[in-house]
Amino acid sequence: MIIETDSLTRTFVRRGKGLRRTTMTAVDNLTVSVAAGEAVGYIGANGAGKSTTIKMLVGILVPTSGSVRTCGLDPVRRRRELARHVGVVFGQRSQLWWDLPTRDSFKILAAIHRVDGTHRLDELVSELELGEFLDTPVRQLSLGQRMRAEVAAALLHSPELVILDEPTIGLDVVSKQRLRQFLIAERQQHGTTLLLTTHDMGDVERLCDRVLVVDHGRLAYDGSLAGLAASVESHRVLVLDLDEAAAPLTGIPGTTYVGSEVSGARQRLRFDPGQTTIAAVLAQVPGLRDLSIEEPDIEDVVRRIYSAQR
Ligand SMILES: Nc1ncnc2c1ncn2[C@@H]1O[C@H](COP(=O)(O)OP(=O)(O)OP(=O)(O)O)[C@@H](O)[C@H]1O
Repeated sequence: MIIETDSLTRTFVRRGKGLRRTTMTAVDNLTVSVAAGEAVGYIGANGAGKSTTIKMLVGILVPTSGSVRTCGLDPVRRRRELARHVGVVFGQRSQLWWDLPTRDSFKILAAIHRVDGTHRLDELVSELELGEFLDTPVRQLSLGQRMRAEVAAALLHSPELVILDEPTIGLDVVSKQRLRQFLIAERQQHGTTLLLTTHDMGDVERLCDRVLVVDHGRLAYDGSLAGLAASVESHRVLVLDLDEAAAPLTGIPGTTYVGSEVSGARQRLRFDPGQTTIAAVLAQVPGLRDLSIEEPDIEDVVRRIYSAQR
């Protein structure tokens, strides 16, 4: 196993007013295994515990209880050794030297990892199309260019596990696609294990064959994306635009009234495809002008999955 945790738990003590302290559990009894070569999406709402988990996986944070092994090593005790097996990309933070030409950061990182990165760097430069800005200082790169450089920096030492925290955040569609294509190819060619956190369902769809959902530090879902998608699909929301304002459309079988805007001229109904069909719902809606289907966002999905399990 590349990642193996058993009842992994991390709490933080927060100081309130005066001497009052509260303990909050950021990661709560997480037991999970990831095998070599898997690509796993680790998703959850803001504050669900994703970063805390990652920090424990790489040895930056010490667990409060439970155990964790990454690439067969205890991450806290063997952090340096582990760094040779793991590459980490934090979308929001850089591991590159801001004022140096991009090329120099790669040289420094190759020296730190004690690898002769020349051949690998050539490969990464070509696959990630870094050639045109290798001599540009990092601070002058566009976000998309910088992210590609970050990924190259994390992969320079050919790690067996790559952890990416929000790798596509803020990227335009084309940059996102490029990065995803690169990661897919990297995994195919080298059998690299991927663990990524993201708020972008597209990342999970394209890159991952397994999804872990965390909510309030607890594992709420572990399974295929198809399973996750099925639970999303059962909770679609119909947005109905009516010719004129109308009373709330409550009581249509198989639907739940969610809310309305424009004095009732636009209404939202959650509908369960297992219980009814769109046609049957629409037959009961007078004066329909337009219709769209809203897919719930990932945080919504996470919340639902979690509440369904309790
Ligand atoms: N050093 C810390 N001290 C106190 N509380 C912390 C600390 N680090 C994280 N937390 C708390 O632990 C919880 C989990 O945070 P974490 O950063 O792991 O969430 P996350 O899922 O990565 O969120 P996001 O998607 O916003 O990055 C949050 O409530 C956060 O406020």
